[in-house]
Amino acid sequence: MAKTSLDKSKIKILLLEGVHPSAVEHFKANGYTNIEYHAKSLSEEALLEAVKDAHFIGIRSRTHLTEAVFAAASKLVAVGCFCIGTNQVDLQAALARGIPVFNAPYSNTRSVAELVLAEAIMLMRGIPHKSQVCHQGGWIKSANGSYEVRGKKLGIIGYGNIGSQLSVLAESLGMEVLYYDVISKLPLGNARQLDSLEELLAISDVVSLHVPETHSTKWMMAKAQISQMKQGAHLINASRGTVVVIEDLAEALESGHLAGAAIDVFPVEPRGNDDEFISPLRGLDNVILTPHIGGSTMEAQENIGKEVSEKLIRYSDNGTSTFSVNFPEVALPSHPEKHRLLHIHQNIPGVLSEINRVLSENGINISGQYLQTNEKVGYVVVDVDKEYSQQALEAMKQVKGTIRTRVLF
Ligand SMILES: NC(=O)C1=CN([C@@H]2O[C@H](COP(=O)(O)OP(=O)(O)OC[C@H]3O[C@@H](n4cnc5c(N)ncnc54)[C@H](O)[C@@H]3O)[C@@H](O)[C@H]2O)C=CC1
Ligand SMILES: O=C(O)CCC(=O)C(=O)O
Repeated sequence: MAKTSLDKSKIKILLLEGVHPSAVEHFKANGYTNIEYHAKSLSEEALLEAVKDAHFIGIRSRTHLTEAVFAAASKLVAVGCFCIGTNQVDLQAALARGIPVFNAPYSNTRSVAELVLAEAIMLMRGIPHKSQVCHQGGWIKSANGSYEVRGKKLGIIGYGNIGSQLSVLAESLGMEVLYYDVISKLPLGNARQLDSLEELLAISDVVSLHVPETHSTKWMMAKAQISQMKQGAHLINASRGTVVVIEDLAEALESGHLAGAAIDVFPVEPRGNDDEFISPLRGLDNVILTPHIGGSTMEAQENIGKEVSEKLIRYSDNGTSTFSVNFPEVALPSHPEKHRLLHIHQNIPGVLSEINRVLSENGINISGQYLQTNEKVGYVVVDVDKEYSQQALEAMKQVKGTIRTRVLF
């Protein structure tokens, strides 16, 4: 089993929001036994306390890792987002402290695409309302306002991993797929990229959002955009709650401008399953409301648990940082019979030559060296003969611009 700088039993892994047990199993199988597991997210105060002695933190979409949280987490080595979105993490605050953030960019994409397609069908058939009426003892056996999705236009905003899978699934049902993206994307099947959001909104029968939360997507569907949608169209949002102005959507649904909506994500979401869900969409019978479960299937969660824990373990055991979303990516071989020195520094000129100078002056024999930088941070990994590692580490710590160092025995 690979060795780390600390005895593995002393490395604290803090897992929040009920990440799948596959992650816990994977950590344990790799010697990490000090695991603090929480089934839901913590209050701000409890989070600040719990991160104090954590070396690794695993979260989902609910926990916000802010500057204040990073400032309190003085031992933190890396963060794992057991989901796709990383908007809940202050990535720059993490980077400034030399902390890589990892996520699972693919594992739940199919689950979201399947749910959205099912919702498109349910909405086009007016099922939310009909189902509620049945539950109350009523009976609306009528074709009025019910349509097949075949031949209808699906407008996808954000043609990434989820949007493009949805595109393929929807075409298999005979839908005509149009999409809008800020970058040119290869269309799959017969889908067509449109040049403007306005055009997509004006002609789509169903509009589905699959963008990340960024400055450009924040409140991108507000009153003006919703009113550009076709009379009687449907809106689906399983991306982020800040993409749609929920009050404006509620108004369009109440007025009958939109025939229906399916919403999985909300500007404010309950912290856990025991907290009340509050939204202006509650009680609207043409709306499918789901509790941010687009990616919550057994298949997706199990795979995410394995994928993200594996990335954290690899970084802890071996220093490999590939697929980090904020950190220079270095893929490293194993280091048998060597000690591995990890040096994270500000990306300023001369750091590498300074590292090499101090190592050479300390009589250290370098057997392998790896470097990667991004705009702000550099990551140098040096494999050295065992007996010199402590001396080498001390020398490297003195180099100007050093953010943090670690040694893997
Ligand atoms: N409801 C749920 O449980 C889940 C929600 N998500 C959300 O879905 C989002 C999308 O996921 P993926 O498809 O995997 O991401 P992705 O990164 O593969 O695709 C996002 C696409 O949006 C495009 N985009 C960015 N800004 C845009 C803008 N202003 N206008 C139009 N297009 C824009 C990008 O160019 C990219 O093609 C995630 O960022 C996450 O927030 C992801 C998984 C589960
Ligand atoms: O499963 C979750 O908690 C969040 C899913 C999600 O929104 C994501 O993967 O970005």
